[in-house]
Amino acid sequence: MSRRQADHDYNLRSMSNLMGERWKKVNDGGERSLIKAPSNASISSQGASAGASAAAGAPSAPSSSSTGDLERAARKQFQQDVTPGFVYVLAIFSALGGFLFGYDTGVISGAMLLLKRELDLSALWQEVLISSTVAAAAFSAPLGGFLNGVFGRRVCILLASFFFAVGGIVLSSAPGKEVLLAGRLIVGLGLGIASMTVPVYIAEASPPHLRGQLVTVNTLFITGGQFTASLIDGAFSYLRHDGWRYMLGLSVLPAVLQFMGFLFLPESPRWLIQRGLTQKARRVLSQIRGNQNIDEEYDSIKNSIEEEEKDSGGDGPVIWRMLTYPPTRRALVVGCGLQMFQQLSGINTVMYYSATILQMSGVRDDRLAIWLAGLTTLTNFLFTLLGVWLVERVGRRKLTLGSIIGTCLSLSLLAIGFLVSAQHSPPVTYHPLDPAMANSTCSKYQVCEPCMLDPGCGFCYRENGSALLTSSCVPVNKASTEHAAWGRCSNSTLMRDQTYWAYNYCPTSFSWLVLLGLVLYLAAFAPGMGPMPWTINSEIYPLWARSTGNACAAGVNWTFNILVSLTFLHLAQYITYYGAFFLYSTMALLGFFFTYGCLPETKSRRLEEIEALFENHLCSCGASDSDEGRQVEYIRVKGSNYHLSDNDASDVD
Ligand SMILES: O[C@H]1[C@H](O)[C@@H](O)[C@H](O)[C@@H](O)[C@H]1O
Repeated sequence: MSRRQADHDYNLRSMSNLMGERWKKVNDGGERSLIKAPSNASISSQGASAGASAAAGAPSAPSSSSTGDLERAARKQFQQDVTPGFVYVLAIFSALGGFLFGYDTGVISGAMLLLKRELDLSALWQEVLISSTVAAAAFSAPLGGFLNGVFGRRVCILLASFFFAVGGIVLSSAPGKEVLLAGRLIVGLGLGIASMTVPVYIAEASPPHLRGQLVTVNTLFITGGQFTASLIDGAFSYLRHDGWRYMLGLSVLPAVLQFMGFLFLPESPRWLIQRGLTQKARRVLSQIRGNQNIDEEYDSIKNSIEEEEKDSGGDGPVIWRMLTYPPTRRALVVGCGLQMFQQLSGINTVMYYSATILQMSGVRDDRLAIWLAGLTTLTNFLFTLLGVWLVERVGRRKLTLGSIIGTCLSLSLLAIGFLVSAQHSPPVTYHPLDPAMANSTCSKYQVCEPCMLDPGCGFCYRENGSALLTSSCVPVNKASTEHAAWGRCSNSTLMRDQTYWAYNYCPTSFSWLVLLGLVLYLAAFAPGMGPMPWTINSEIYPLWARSTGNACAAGVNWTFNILVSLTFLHLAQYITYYGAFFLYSTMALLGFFFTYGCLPETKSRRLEEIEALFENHLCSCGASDSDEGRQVEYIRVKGSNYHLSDNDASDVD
């Protein structure tokens, strides 16, 4: 396969500026020689040695000690050349889509605390308003694949930011719950499109050595959006009246900023070449590659598109062609599998229910719980930053594997925390008579745990210092889960000092174990399992299948997101909290085996070469990943691609 061949080819065109001489290496079927080259010649080779150069009688090559310096200088020079600031501008404006993803999914939990009081929302309406956005995203992400193919990445990002802005305006001015629902659906449409387009756009515009980092910045923006949302939630929770309008409406600002930016930012050069808009593509490539020669990159994209068209063969819808062509079918399984395991390892139960988990650790004040939930989102954000730093250093595969094993262990710790808490669940000491004489199941519970897990009941208790005095299990108020239906926990004035209503937690002295598990979970998940599924999906499909592949994978992500977050409370009801977290931990373990067997390393490879990694049987990727020990690194030399193999340092001679 010609792309494979290209893996081992390189040229040294502009090394001459650093070496004072132009050298070229020739691979003559195993025998290597180093000869003085005409000024702009470029010939490929697999490696050369100083001995070989001497044997060839070439003018004296730089000594091996200076080789290291040259290599370092060359690397520095290449990276300076290769990274014009424009790529960063482009990545940051695109990643505003990630910010809005995080903000809009995160802000609703705090807004809901105010909304449910002001609009008197039933539990069903609360659930509908929260999940409608994710459901709309699950629908629009696959649709985004089609739109991307037809209209390009830029138009899709413009469309997504338009939806975000309009949705934000509708939400902040909503007169009632029906309009709120419409606003949440509009925002969801933007979310789905942005979540699949932005990583693709950034990946297609980035130089290979920065691609992982720049695409991961998008997830950094997602977690940054979630963190900002928790700060805004905390700040506006003091504004009891209309505070939610500001919370939901503030997203208009980044949306408008992104829209304005993308009026001026260019289309992806790869998409332009695919559509035959070659002159425009050349212009964009020159713009984003700064002072480099773009000829080789342009030719390589063009050739691979032609080759891909031959390879993928056949007509029919792209998804059909992807499924019938083994390398793309395997890539699709890997991409969707990673997104599925990301969600199955429970990130969004932790993100959406962190306030509840914190309440379990003894934080009883709503507002304090909102602020502390900000710590969870901050941890997620900070550790995603670690992922941005690690992705080009350790590679995607190792990062994902390390992260998922940590996720699995910390989920087990969380589960153990819940288990120990459940085993030491405080007893129900007092069984008051229902004033209406209604037959409530709540009165039959003898300890807090099953009472708390029953959605119809809550635990009402008095505390003196850390000692529990009287406690009872009573029905919840149907209109608001914040109070009991009757008795001393039925309204705030009756709840004298030291009397608490625990609807979804039990007082426990083992909360530190849960908190430790929570922090370790985020520290393990955020650098790898959070960003890598998005990053890897943006790189593993050939151009003709890229938008469809990403659309499917993003659709899988949103579908499992809604599945896991909506079922969490029901799951806890049937198999308890610790059962739920043991289940997520088992999912993470399965995810580990899947990743170990099926995910090849894509680090530093050009997008056009990655398809070749999926030519082997599925789930032999790990074993056949020949680059594991070889560490190939691409350095672009004024538009040419140059491989530095760490095991063959003399390549630079
Ligand atoms: O990668 C992101 C990120 O980790 C978020 O924190 C999470 O809420 C999303 O669902 C996930 O897709």
